[in-house]
Amino acid sequence: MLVYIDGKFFPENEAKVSIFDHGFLYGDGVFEGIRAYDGRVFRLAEHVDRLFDSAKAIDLVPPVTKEEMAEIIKETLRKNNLKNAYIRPIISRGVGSMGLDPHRCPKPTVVCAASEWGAMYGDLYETGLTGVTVCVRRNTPDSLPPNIKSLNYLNNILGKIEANYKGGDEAIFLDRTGKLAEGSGDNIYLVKNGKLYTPPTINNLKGITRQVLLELLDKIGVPYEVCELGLFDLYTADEVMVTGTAAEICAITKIDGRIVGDGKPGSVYRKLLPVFQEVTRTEGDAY
Ligand SMILES: Cc1ncc(COP(=O)(O)O)c(CNc2cccc(C(=O)O)c2)c1O
Repeated sequence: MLVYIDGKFFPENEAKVSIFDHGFLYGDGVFEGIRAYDGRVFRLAEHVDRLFDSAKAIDLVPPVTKEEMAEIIKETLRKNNLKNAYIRPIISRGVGSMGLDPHRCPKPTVVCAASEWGAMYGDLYETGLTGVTVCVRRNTPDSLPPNIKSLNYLNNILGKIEANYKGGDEAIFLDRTGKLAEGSGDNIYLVKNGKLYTPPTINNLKGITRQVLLELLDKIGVPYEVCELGLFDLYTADEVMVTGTAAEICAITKIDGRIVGDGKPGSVYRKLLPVFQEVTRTEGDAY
């Protein structure tokens, strides 16, 4: 695999950044997770916009324009001859002396890697995931806003560690007030009496797949509401599902030992999946 680093492509075994890069030293940087389907990058502009919003939120001025970033992403896919891929663009604060002041870093680092990527959860799309709520709370908006897709994923990873030892496929986070937030790497939705519900994005990442799903609901005639939700809503839902660029759309059929609905992916999920697959396989920027 060839990896882009600051204007050049390197074989993956030579793709190195300095240990004095503050992205490595302090997690001081931002990233995106993007997919390409059949030679088209899905929602490229939206991902680049979010990457630049995340950078703005941490007062990091990217050394490339949005157009240049989009071209780097497409060039990385072309160089690796990838048609179906997961793409990881990263912009870090860059190399600087020890000490966390960003002023120590004169120039941000830009990286882009991509690899062949299929279905994240394999055959669990058929059976549904097992979700477990975790004690770790999602970052609060006034500490490290969950809307920033930063290189600081330890909050998410701590939840994932807890889900692993509890035997869950996915961690379900509440926020510090006990309201439903999201999964470790995906947004979450409930269905009750034919209507879909999802939390506002104050306590979760503004998911691009979430945006696609909400657009598709209008298409398939399923009403939805963005509102605060809690454990009771989670435990009494007829359906639960998660979305993310990596996860795509996946049902959760068991939560904290409780069977969701009849224990199988529900009717709204089954209506959504084919239209989501249609959109991801027909839209996008060719490269
Ligand atoms: C915390 C979080 N919430 C929601 C999403 C879904 O957002 P999009 O619909 O825009 O992708 C994400 C993104 N999901 C994500 C990002 C990076 C890596 C992995 C992984 O599982 O390796 C997952 C995420 O990291």
